[in-house]
Amino acid sequence: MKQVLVAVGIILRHNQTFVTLRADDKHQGGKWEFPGGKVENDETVLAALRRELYEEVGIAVIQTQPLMTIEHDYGDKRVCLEVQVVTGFEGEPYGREQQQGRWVSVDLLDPQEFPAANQAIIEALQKHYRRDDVGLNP
Ligand SMILES: Nc1nc2c([nH]c(=O)n2[C@H]2C[C@H](O)[C@@H](COP(=O)(O)OP(=O)(O)OP(=O)(O)O)O2)c(=O)[nH]1
Ligand SMILES: [Mg+2]
Repeated sequence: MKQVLVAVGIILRHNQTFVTLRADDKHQGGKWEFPGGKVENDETVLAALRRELYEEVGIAVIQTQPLMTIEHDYGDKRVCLEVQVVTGFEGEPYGREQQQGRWVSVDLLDPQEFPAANQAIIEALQKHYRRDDVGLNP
């Protein structure tokens, strides 16, 4: 089975990240996700990330840092997620494709609400971007 390359953006502001709900009729539908999508043939991962984050949540990506690469086999589909933390952006994210979206504290991300491949992402975020580490709140 062919592997699909996917650019995934962790939109980070203080200790929160913006997540969106995948439509029921899509692969892994009904799960929450970090915005992103397939890298097209003539595209770099960062170009795909910029394009997808504008299309899906209406922001302009200004600054990113790579977090990790995850390969996962869902049985019906194999994916390679190239995960970037979006540390700088312009605009306020919203569900530009009419999907639900919300800011959630990194500490409160529930792996059960996300596709299985996201477990490692959530673990890494909870290790590195906890509320206490960013020193924002008493
Ligand atoms: N965007 C995103 N995709 C994820 C995550 N976790 C995960 O397993 N995936 C999988 C689900 C899909 O099989 C694939 C991403 O495809 P996608 O449906 O977002 O692709 P796309 O935006 O180009 O959408 P489409 O044109 O196919 O509708 O990666 C995640 O956190 N974010
Ligand atoms: Mg997508």
